[in-house]
Amino acid sequence: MPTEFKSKISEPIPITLLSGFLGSGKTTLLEHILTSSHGLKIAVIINDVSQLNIDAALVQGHKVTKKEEKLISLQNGCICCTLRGDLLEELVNLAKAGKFQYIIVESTGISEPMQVAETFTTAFSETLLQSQPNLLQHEEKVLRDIIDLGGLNSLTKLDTCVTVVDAINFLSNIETTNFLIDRYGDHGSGEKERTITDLLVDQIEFADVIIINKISAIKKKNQLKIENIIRSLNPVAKLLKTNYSKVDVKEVVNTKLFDYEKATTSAGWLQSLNEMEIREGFGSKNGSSLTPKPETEEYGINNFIYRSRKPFHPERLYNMIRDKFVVIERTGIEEEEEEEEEESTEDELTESEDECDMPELTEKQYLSNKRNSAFAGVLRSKGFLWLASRYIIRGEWSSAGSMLTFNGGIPWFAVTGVPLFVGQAAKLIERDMQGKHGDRRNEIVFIGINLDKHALTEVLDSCLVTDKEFKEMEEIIEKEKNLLKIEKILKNVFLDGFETWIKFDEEEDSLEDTEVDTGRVDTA
Ligand SMILES: Nc1nc2c(ncn2[C@@H]2O[C@H](COP(=O)(O)OP(=O)(O)OP(=O)(O)O)[C@@H](O)[C@H]2O)c(=O)[nH]1
Repeated sequence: MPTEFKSKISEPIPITLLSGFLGSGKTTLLEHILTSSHGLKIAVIINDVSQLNIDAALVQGHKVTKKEEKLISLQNGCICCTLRGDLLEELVNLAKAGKFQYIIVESTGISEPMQVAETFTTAFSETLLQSQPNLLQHEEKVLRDIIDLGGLNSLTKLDTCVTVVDAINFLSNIETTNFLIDRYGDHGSGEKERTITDLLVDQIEFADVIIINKISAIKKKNQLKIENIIRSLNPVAKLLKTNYSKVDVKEVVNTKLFDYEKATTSAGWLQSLNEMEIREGFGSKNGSSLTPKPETEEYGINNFIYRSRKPFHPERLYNMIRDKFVVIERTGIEEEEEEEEEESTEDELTESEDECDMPELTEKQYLSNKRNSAFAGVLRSKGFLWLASRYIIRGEWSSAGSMLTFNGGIPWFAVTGVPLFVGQAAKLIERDMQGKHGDRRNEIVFIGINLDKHALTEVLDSCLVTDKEFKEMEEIIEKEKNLLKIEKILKNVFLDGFETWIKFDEEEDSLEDTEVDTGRVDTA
């Protein structure tokens, strides 16, 4: 055993692997686990499919990271293919550090849990080592050490594989083809293109615990249908039903449910090692490397980041999205809980809080409008947005299928300054700071199939403020130095039907002399 590891490692560190399709509720579950009293020193690895580390930023923003926790972000790829080696390296580093009792890995919504699990085998390290011409010295050393130890399994071990299922979008995603026949039927047609259905099925089949999330947003009849499909695919996994991924943490952490022996006898185990091809990945600092076919190619999924340094006009933005998505606005925890208790009985998706005069649409109409718009093919989108009427708090945009959630997040860093707790991330925040409006910007990643980037850019650009409006806005900002005053004036200038994100002080007059002081701003 390499002496470097010997002294530090007694027991392998258990790991919970969070999987589940795009937007199903993995980050919500992670936040729930981290904010529950678990009594463990947890390290978290968050994997985002795009260049933007939205999930890591959300976890960091929503929850004050405690000192004993560590958050590692792996971006722009997937830990089951292109970032497999990077995951392995991070896990070895965490084991070597000897500071953590538990690790939670949140994979991307398009990752295949079986391929992540294969990273723990000696065969995987051997394959990387043998077939990798461009490894750096430290990468090679890591792999040799792991092989000597008998695989990553002796440093860290999978404890629980959790798959989160999005109850709202599951049926439409899984029934895009007659999946059971397609998958198990005898067509004799040989190799088939893998579909989203295949991916969902893989995620369900490989799970020890399956969480059917967003349960109160669907009808009882559909709940039963989803349960039956899941049961037929994986009769042994523990099945839980939740809203906002609220589970008893004991159900997903330290359960010891993952059965390594069983996994190694599953159909397809280690198959990906034989299908590896030269691509960019671990060891790619000097060129290309060996990885299995990424889902982006396998399922035709691509992503695109919309960016702008001009704010959205709130009314224009709302009018554009309102007939394509069921818009949910989350403004506070009390409201969220009330929402959860309400059970859906209507034909419409019931979580819409659209209180405008426009008639509510049926789910079919929303889907059809979305399909016939620039948003066709968008499976998931998430990011930050800047509304012209709001200068203090950043908006969070998050869509999964037909649902689009909007809420106020933390204040822009231009307001608070770069906080100390973000450590290395401070550099990234500094990079986002530009010109007089600092980090205020729109930055939304769209993930989907055959996305029309030009159409999306065009439609989103058309919702931005015009040059004239932007000038007017900047004049207000320059004239009024007080942030709260600026916010109030902007709210009157730009018609804004979104929920309030800031509770202003009752005594409005007292604002007159207030210096910029974010301590007086309560986010709703
Ligand atoms: N209506 C409703 N929305 C939910 C529920 N749980 C999560 N959401 C919302 O669904 C969206 C996606 O949730 P996330 O936790 O970010 O999903 P994810 O699986 O981490 O997403 P990716 O990492 O992009 O795959 C967010 O807008 C959540 O607020 C729920 O129970 N009901």
